[in-house]
Amino acid sequence: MSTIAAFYEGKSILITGATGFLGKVLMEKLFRTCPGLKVIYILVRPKAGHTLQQRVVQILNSKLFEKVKEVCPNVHEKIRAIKSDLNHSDLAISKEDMQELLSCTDIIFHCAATVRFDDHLRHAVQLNVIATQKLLLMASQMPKLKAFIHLSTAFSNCNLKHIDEVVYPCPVEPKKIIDSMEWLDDAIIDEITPKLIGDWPNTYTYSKALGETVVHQESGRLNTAIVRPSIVGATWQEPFPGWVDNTNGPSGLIIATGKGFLRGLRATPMAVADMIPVDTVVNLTLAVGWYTAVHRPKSSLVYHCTSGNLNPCYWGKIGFQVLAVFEKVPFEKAFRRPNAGLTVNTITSQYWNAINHWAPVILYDFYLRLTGRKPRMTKLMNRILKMVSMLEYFINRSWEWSTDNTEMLMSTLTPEDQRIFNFDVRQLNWLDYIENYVLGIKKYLLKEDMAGVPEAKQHLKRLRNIHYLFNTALFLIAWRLLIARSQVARNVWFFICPLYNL
Ligand SMILES: CCCCCCCCCCCCCCCCCCCCCC(=O)SCCNC(=O)CCNC(=O)[C@H](O)C(C)(C)COP(=O)(O)OP(=O)(O)OC[C@H]1O[C@@H](n2cnc3c(N)ncnc32)[C@H](O)[C@@H]1OP(=O)(O)O
Ligand SMILES: NC(=O)C1=CN([C@@H]2O[C@H](COP(=O)(O)OP(=O)(O)OC[C@H]3O[C@@H](n4cnc5c(N)ncnc54)[C@H](OP(=O)(O)O)[C@@H]3O)[C@@H](O)[C@H]2O)C=CC1
Repeated sequence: MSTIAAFYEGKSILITGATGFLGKVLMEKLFRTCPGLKVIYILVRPKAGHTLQQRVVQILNSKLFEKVKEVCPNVHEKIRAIKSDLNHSDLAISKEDMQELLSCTDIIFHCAATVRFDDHLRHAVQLNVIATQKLLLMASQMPKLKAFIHLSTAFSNCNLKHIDEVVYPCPVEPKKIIDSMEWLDDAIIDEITPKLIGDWPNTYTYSKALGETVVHQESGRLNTAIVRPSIVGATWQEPFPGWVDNTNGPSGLIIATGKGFLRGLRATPMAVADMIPVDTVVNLTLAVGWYTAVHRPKSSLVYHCTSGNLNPCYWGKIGFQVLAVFEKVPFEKAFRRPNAGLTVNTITSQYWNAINHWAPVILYDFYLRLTGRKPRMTKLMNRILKMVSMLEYFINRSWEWSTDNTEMLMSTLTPEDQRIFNFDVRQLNWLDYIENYVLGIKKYLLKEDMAGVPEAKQHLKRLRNIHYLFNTALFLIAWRLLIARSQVARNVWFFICPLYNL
């Protein structure tokens, strides 16, 4: 039997962020490969009018959990949703629930976070730093606790070029930042945010760096480890390829390109696209949980879950493959034909924005207005270009992450565990992965049926014809104007016309 699966037998596991992209895949893998585990506690808040139970049922009824239900039919009994809001000063956990968590928990996987790049610093610190601190405090009161695994990001030190598997000191002590958040008002925080975050590109990466420091500071008292994934993408293999359920990271840009809105990006084609499949991150995280609990390393270890140094891929190659998949399997009801380019030139990118992004949506909104409908395209384009501007930082640079701890862990696993909890990204074929990723976005995120592909292709043909018609009309208008104004153009025209009559 797998050593790692055997370790999780009979264990009570606490997961935060279990309703998120990564948390769901983590839960799925645990239930599927370690059905002997005792219980998974998940900290959940009611959201969008759904109670905790409704949220859990929704997750368990999703396609992602289909295999789990076969392997672990009593999965409903093994999952225990605990009401909690990590924004709350005491995490809003009831006394009875807290008692149960404190006395039963064996392992904690802390995945919850705000991953928005534009979050207000107060909120980012509240969730990514203060809530982490509160959880660590809780963890320190758990007599059975064997390991606290913290999910961070490989970009928590993106202000550096080469990043080792260590926690780097923050320019300002997290405690000072936390204290200042208590008495500064929002307007002042807004004003000092650029100075505080310094050469970090956003409040997300900055607050994740602070979060790591608070984990590191507790590592003398607790058995902790930090996992740092890079850009997390759809599943590679498990439970099936291509599963994804949110528009973060590459997914949003792929949708915007496939639907024909995004026609160009300011991106460096030869910059390393350090993506990592979500199931790879989960496999490493579970292996880290086992290793930290069983081997109890002398110091707290950081594990990079990145692809760039072992199996690099580049944004240019990814862009071409994404477009190639759209040729075969287009998204439905595209606004324009998917056709995008990458440029490092700011002027070209601004030209593309004007001609390829703004002009068509302004024209279309004008048409909607004329036909008595509500214009909506400019708003959508605003959102897309805002998303692009936030992601540009990450698609125009390359980083080097050392992976010594991750490789050490890989070599410690038995061959069976290396297979079941595979996080060897060298085996990944990028072209196949990207193809499945795009198809996954179509099926699981956009909920488009593959039966609709012929109609989607037909729609693209119509768009192409409209495009040709529009360009011809534009050319003729320009030509007429030129003829009216220029003698040379008139001479050329009269020279060509007799040739037609020959
Ligand atoms: C050669 C050819 C070329 C071809 C080109 C081919 C293309 C392929 C190339 C691929 C290059 C990839 C580069 C990736 C780099 C990733 C780097 C990550 C690094 C860090 C990794 C981490 O460590 S960290 C996790 C990542 N963290 C995020 O990645 C959060 C970002 N994000 C936000 O910070 C907020 O999102 C932000 C943006 C403020 C907006 O904020 P905002 O308020 O304007 O809008 P919201 O996001 O709130 O979205 C409001 C509603 O719009 C929905 N929606 C949003 N986008 C949508 C969409 N595109 N299509 C449909 N629907 C969409 C959404 O689902 C909501 O729907 P609902 O309301 O129903 O929930
Ligand atoms: N996705 C990526 O590309 C990367 C992610 N990471 C890290 O991985 C971890 C998971 O990310 P991911 O799954 O993508 O993020 P998601 O945004 O999909 O999930 C975030 C989770 O945190 C929960 N959460 C947020 N606020 C609260 C709150 N106040 N109280 C309780 N729970 C809350 C969310 O719950 P709810 O459903 O209620 O909103 C959700 O379950 C994060 O720590 C992130 O920093 C690291 C690198 C890249």
